Amino acid sequence: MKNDKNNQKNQSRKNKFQLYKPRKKKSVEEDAAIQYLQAQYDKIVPDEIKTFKDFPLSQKTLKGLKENNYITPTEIQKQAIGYALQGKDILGAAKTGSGKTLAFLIPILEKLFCKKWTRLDGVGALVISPTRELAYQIYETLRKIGHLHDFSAGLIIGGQNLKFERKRMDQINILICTPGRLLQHMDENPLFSCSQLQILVLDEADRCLDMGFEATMNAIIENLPPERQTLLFSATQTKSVKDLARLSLSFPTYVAPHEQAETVTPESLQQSYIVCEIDEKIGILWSFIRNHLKQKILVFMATCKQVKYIYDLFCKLRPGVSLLALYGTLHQEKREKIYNEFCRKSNVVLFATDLASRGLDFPRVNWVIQMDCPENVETYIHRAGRTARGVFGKGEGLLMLQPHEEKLVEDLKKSKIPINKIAVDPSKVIAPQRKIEGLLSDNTELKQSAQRAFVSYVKSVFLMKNKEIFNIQLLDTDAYARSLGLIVPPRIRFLDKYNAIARKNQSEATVSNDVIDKLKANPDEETDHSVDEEEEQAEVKVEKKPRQKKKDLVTFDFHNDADSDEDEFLQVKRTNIDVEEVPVEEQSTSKKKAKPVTKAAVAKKILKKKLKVNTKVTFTEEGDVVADEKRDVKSELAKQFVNENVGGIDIEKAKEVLQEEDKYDKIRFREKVKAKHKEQKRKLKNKKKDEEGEKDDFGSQSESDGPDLSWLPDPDQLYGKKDDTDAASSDGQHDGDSDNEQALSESEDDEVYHRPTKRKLVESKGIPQESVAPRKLKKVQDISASLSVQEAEALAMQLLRTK
Ligand SMILES: Nc1ncnc2c1ncn2[C@@H]1O[C@H](COP(=O)(O)OP(=O)(O)OP(=O)(O)O)[C@@H](O)[C@H]1O
Repeated sequence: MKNDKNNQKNQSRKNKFQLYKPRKKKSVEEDAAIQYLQAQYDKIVPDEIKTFKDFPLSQKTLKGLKENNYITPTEIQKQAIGYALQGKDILGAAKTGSGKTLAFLIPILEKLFCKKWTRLDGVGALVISPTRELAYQIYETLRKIGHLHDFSAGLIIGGQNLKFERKRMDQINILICTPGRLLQHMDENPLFSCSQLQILVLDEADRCLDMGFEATMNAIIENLPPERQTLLFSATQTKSVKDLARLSLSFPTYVAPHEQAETVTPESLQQSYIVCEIDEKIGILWSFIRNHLKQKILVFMATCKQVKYIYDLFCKLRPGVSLLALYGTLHQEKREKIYNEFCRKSNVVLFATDLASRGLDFPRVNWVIQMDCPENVETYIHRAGRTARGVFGKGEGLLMLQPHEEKLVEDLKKSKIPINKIAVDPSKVIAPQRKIEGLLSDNTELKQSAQRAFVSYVKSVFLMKNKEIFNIQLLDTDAYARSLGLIVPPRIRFLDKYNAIARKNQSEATVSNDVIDKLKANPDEETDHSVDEEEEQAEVKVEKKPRQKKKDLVTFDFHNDADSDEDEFLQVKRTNIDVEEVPVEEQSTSKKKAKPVTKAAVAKKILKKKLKVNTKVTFTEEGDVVADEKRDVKSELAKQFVNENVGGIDIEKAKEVLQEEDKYDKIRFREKVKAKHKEQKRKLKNKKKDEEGEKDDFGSQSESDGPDLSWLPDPDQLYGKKDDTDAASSDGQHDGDSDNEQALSESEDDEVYHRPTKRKLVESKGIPQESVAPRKLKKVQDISASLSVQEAEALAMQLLRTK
């Protein structure tokens, strides 16, 4: 035994030693590898890179890439990875779908690997994305290529469990996040610190740095150490010196492999546009979907409410293909589900807001349709770039423009976007207008949704900066409402107010631009195409500039529109827009100065009339007043109480009066029940008499008396004799025997209600022939014998119906 123990001890020592020794060896090997790799960084020549192996990358990264079939780097990867490994700040710009994600994920992995980063070192890399879906996608790519490394990665986005995230924040090495949620953790979570940060990445950098995120991003940057590497990537890159200065980038390396290319969009993307009236759009979209049932289509619209309505409407119209809708006001879980579903399916249509326009890598999208005009060229590029992605991707884009929006095409062409005008064959357009109107007339919810969609679209047009293209005066709102199925166009209150002010100032355009400028300049009131930042801005307490005094402002009370609830997307909920105040007197122009009607004045007026309020008088057809027993008071005490009429309520007295009145109520109720009973008895007696007189006449009964069941067998013979309780609970069609009557009268007095019990058939599946009264059978036979075939048939039908 002792020997055994010694052996075990030795073995365990040996094991420990063996475990420890290779580790040391491994560590030494790793150091050597790191040194070797780092020495190669300066020797990287992008043009000589053919495969990822040509980069000085760690084995773990190379293996991760190979496992996912990433063999040959794309242009942006060839150029950006080298500079990033050298530790330079980068401004990366490349076409949509050209592989920018790997261009920053590979340097992140390598940098932390070379620094021998461990869990205990905290956050080493931060990737900020403007939307949750994009953050999730980046996180998934990181997991795929980086799973052989020992770093921990975390996805921190709004709509998730904050507590759960909070506990784990201090252990995360690579953090993928949206700006709002990140700032929330920075502000509220003492465990979270970015003081060790090595590398900061902004994906869709121009979006992250634009006005929508300005305050949040500034606050985040303040919390980051200045001595870090910063990488900015986008298909439409910012070169604004102001933006770069905010990020403390002084001399970043600009990497733009496609700058000299003939087009800014992928070559394999075929782009066309059509010009149509606003009320033709739904019909064209519907017909397009019906003609492309075997394709994967992504449809962009301007607002969440439009997406929601068109989705609900098309679902009801059943186009014959799966439909999905993705927009910011959806619950996070649902958003994830829809995102994954659209990735997975191949014959499907997704209606989306610009939430889905940037960065999302949906596989094999055949068509991108821009149903509403994009805000600018950049938005067009990102939307269209959801198709024709990756090395072999192909796809088509279709833009729908109204005649006055066609000016955008000039801008697109100037920006090197090859787009051709095509015409729609009117014979192929089937607008389901009648069906839509029918659906809306039946479904109030859908109608309200249509109204909301209408108002939200008009608002979005109103808030667009480029007034040459987005001119609210050129928008045929009535036609648009009709196309949505709304016979009566909803009222657009904010527009009425705006028009009133514009008319007053007689310089509509100036006011319009002024209003919009101020809306956009205010971080709270930006109009944007992704809801994520809005939700997150709301979650985060960002210090804001003091607002202008309320006195100086005219309110555009968008959110109080009766026909629209808040439009998250547009962020026009806030009411104070800096517009010159219009004096109240001026607004009420020619109207006579009316005395204000106060509530007190109305009350006085009523009192003067000495109306007896809360009284109900019923009249007969002849115009005589019908006495209302229930309302007329009976007791002396109550009469006295009513006559006193002292004003105010004496609760104690009222209680006494009620108790007194209650006695009369009970008497009245008893009388009523008795009367009802008398009536029932009378009916039963009449019925009995009728039966005796007209026993053989099958069709002679009035409907109110119920069917004649006298020819049926005697239930007592058939089921055996019932006990008293059964008799008491049998229904009124049973012969009015005394037991029954007695039971009924008992129930009246006790005010107990009995429910008739169901009879069971005593082991019988049908009515035995012999139990049918022979006299009745004979009668039936006699009658049928004397009838013709048709008459017999009619009689049989009548019998069945009565039965
Ligand atoms: N080296 C590569 N080899 C093969 N496929 C690649 C390579 N790099 C990236 N891809 C694939 O190309 C597609 C587009 O990549 P990614 O999403 O990174 O593009 P992007 O440039 O970020 O696009 P966007 O500007 O729209 O955000 C992805 O499906 C990705 O897997």
